[in-house]
Amino acid sequence: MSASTLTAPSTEGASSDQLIARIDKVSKVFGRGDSAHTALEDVTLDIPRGEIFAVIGYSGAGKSTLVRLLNGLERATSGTVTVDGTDITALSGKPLREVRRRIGMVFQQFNLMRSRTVVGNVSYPLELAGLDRAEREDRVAQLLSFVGLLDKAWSYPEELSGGQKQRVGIARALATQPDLLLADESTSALDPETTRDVLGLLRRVNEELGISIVVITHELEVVRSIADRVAVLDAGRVVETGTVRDVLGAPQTPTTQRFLAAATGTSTNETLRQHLPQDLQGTLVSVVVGDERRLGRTLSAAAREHGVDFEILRGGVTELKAETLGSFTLALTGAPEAVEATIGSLRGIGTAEVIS
Ligand SMILES: Nc1ncnc2c1ncn2[C@@H]1O[C@H](COP(=O)(O)OP(=O)(O)OP(=O)(O)O)[C@@H](O)[C@H]1O
Repeated sequence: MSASTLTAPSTEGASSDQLIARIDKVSKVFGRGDSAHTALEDVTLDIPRGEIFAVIGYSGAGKSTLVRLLNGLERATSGTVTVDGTDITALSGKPLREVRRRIGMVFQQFNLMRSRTVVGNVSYPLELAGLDRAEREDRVAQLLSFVGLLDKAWSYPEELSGGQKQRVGIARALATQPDLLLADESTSALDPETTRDVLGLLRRVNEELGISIVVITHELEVVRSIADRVAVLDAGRVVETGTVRDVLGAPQTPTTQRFLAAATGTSTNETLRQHLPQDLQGTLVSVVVGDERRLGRTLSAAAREHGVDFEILRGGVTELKAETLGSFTLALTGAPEAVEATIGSLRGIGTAEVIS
């Protein structure tokens, strides 16, 4: 198995070479007439090669429909879906099967064959691809070593834990050396510790094998810990997209704020407004910083230099893939120019938004 590490490219002005997939103005309508239901509406996403791209949304947002369009199981009502430079919207039969062979799938419920051992499950796609026995054995051994399951080679799925089953699912998805891995709620059936294990493995797949991954999830934890970029899906529309840092650092929509509030145990701006102490004075500011110690230093300096008082009302630190993100709500009191100057200093170390 060849190992290579790719760096995250920018998508600005990206050519199809830099994109593993592109979803362009895609709508998907199920049914007709009165029973017509729009599952996806005017969705456009550029998915960079070599990255982990997350799509997050609540139940019914259209996540599964998006996966089925990306792997060619479903056809868009309008718009185009391009995978690895090929527009798959118009393909069917053999050409579509060939594109699909370059896409690996990891499922929430693992989808393993109960009558086959671990080796038998991982070997199955290689049998379909026509590899001879020696080649299959060699490749299956490499895959099981990669996912850390050599000692379970001859076990049956029912003898494995959920996390081990998902490792088999990942090894099977990698068997045909895909360029793109689609992980559909791949940790939703697992406990938090096993989730971290499986996410760690997906990260290795991306970093060590250079395989682009799209993870579909309703858990912000998944986005935070492994994704480079994220798209937030709400009622069939992309409401926010960008790097995880930008989207989580300054969530623009109530949907993203709800995900973040639930994951960090903090409040959305809306609920914060409702629960403010009646006697609270000052200007409310929502601040997001990469280094929370700089926040303390900046506020102390503002108190000294401008005579501004501050109170930290809510807040917490979230760990992302490669950095931390501190998100706090402050009340600043003092002369208007002093408060303004303090907000200016806060903007020098992160983002600062006046709530009220
Ligand atoms: N084959 C279908 N026929 C009719 N409506 C469908 C079909 N597939 C999905 N839908 C509808 O499209 C919308 C989006 O469904 P989808 O399964 O893509 O959402 P989801 O975000 O994956 O939700 P969940 O996490 O609950 O699976 C839902 O309202 C669903 O009822």
